[in-house]
Amino acid sequence: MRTACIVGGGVIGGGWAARFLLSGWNVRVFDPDPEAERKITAVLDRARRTLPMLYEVALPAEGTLTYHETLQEALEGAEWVTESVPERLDLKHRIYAEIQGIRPDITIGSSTSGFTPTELTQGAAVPARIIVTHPFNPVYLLPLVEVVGKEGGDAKIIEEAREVLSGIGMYPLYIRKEIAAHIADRFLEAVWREALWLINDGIATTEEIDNAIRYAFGIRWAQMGLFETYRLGGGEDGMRHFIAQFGPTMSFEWTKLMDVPELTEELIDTIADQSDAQSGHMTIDELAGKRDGNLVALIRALKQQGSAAGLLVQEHEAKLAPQDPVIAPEKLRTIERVIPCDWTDYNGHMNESRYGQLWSDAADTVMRMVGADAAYIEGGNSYFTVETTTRFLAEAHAGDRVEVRTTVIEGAGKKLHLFHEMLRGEEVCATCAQLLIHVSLETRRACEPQGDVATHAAALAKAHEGLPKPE
Ligand SMILES: NC(=O)C1=CN([C@@H]2O[C@H](COP(=O)(O)OP(=O)(O)OC[C@H]3O[C@@H](n4cnc5c(N)ncnc54)[C@H](O)[C@@H]3O)[C@@H](O)[C@H]2O)C=CC1
Ligand SMILES: C[N+](C)(C)CC(=O)CC(=O)[O-]
Repeated sequence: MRTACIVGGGVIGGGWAARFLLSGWNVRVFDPDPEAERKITAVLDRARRTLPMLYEVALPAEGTLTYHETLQEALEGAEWVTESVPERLDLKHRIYAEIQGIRPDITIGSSTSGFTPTELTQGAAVPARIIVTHPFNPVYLLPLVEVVGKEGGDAKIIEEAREVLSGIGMYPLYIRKEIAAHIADRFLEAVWREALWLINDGIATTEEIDNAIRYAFGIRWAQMGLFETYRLGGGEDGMRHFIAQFGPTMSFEWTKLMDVPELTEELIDTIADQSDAQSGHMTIDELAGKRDGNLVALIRALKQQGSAAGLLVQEHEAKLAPQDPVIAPEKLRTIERVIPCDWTDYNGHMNESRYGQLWSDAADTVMRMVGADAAYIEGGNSYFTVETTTRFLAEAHAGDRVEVRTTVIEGAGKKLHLFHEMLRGEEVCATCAQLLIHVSLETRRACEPQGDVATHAAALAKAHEGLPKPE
């Protein structure tokens, strides 16, 4: 198992620890704060609940999380270091000197929001091994990580970093030329400055600004970003028309950008009081839980569309998908997954419609096993479900890890008769008897299965003959 060392376990380091751990890495933490373990546990609890919800398959088995008294101990056996100490250059320099005194061979990815690699590597023993890997909060759900090394650095080190980061489900965005605050934080900084002005000048409150973002451009940016969105803003003539129309506005007073309002006590009080009035009815933990649920639902919706962050999850999921089971005289483990929050309803449990999805996915696994896969379907044959009977035996909830075990009752000829049991641990929460009929996709009528599919389906039913039959 691979091992990451996390130096600094606050908001961001905790998120990194969770991301690595839930991707099957061992994680060794060094953070002198006596409260670090408690804080990381809180982040980890949220991550454990939500990250698996993005996937239709189970994540790898968790690695082991350990806390260490010294940096030297935390580095033992590590192949990757993530540095997430406060945004202070002197502190980061001291940490790098200590790490490189012990492990000059290891790459250190810094979470720095704004320092360039040139600044980070001043005085370093091995500058090429210190690179920026800037993530976004919450690190365990948001995939972007900006990657940049010092100009003239080692391309192999950057390539290895990209491999590590994409392996934990992230999107490493390589920045070809270093610049303060990288790419995304330059936008965030511009928006933040503008927002401070709007409050300072009494134009809008914190809540009104948040509404301006979340009811329009925020949600638009999440799926198409800036340029594709504005291309559409140009109508049928696209970007050229957009620039022709809105180019001149750049000379208008539409933004203050570099003109920064002074953060006086009065302005800080105004912002903090408005923020309390807007969100103070929720604890930080409740607000973070709400954010995470929303992010899961948004990313899952984008996944359904094969877009943006949803597409990334799809691609990562394809690499995580388990091997289909083989024909054997045991129940088949056809599904292993977590119940996502968008599968639950007003009764606070998994909605009945989602059981249909689960049984359908389980049947897809059996179809692939017998050879009725994408190529077979492309060739004009498939199975249609003609009947399902579900029994709901125990409530299932968002975050529950479940599996489906399937018995093949009948497989010879046109009929594929399955019996699925959805289990949470050893508890059977629901069962489904499902009858599928082999069809020609040309005539849309029942027909005998072709070639290996006929033999495999029959062999599977035969192998399951000895298994207990459902009532
Ligand atoms: N908070 C945010 O939204 C984001 C922050 N970042 C960057 O991540 C880094 C960390 O920021 P946060 O997690 O927000 O800060 P934080 O204040 O939440 O956590 C910093 C942690 O570092 C620990 N620490 C302090 N000195 C240390 C040392 N000598 N050795 C090991 N640990 C030490 C602290 O005890 C604390 O737990 C910064 O460089 C920041 O710019 C990046 C993306 C977003
Ligand atoms: C405010 N910030 C500069 C620390 C923000 C980031 O670096 C990224 C984020 O998650 O917003």
